[in-house]
Amino acid sequence: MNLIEYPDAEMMMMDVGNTIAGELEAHLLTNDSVSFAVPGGTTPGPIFDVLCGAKHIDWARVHVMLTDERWVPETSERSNTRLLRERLLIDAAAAAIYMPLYGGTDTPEESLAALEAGILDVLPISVLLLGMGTDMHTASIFPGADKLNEALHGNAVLVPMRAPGAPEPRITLSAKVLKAAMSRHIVIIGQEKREALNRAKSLSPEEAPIAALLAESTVHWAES
Ligand SMILES: O=C1O[C@H](COP(=O)(O)O)[C@@H](O)[C@H](O)[C@H]1O
Repeated sequence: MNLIEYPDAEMMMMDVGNTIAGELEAHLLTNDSVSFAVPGGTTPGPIFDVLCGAKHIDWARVHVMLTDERWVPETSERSNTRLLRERLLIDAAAAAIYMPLYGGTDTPEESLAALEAGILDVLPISVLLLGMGTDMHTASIFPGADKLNEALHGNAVLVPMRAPGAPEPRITLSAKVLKAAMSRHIVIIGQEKREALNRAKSLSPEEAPIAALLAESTVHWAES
């Protein structure tokens, strides 16, 4: 794991946004299209603000997907898709091809096959951005989740997930798909998450799912 510490979050978001923009451009030089997977939650918005205006990226050749989705409609404040539509898929990045992780059915299981079929075509992920919760979950791979073993060790692309720490059902890319990404960034803010990251290094992925993704990742951290 490569850890980069920043003087403040604003500088970090700018730097991570520019680094990812450079990586997407580099992949586009040698590939017809690339895939870019991003987290939802409270952290990545400012990175999306940097990226969405990057006019030098040929967004029409970029497949954008979430690392995980909360099973709620886009009208919900908790929808990760909503965050993406408001902060990333606008301006120059409006031309990107969006690969949804929400199917509008009552349960994620009912939409699983259709969502998986869409995503399979654009794997492996070219550039992956991950977040992390203070409970050391990443994407929607939570400690104590009902399908934790399948998400960490199985061959599935997508796993429906229910967990004590998650107020609604989820759908998540599996650890296998996340680990296969060609480049991987983890972005975290604050002392509490920094301490969680340090704890995760000596825990199993079952106890701290982020531990499964630390090797070969660049972790970006700012205190505030
Ligand atoms: O629920 C989620 O949580 C994690 C971390 O979110 P944050 O608000 O603490 O940044 C996020 O990475 C994931 O995509 C999201 O669904």
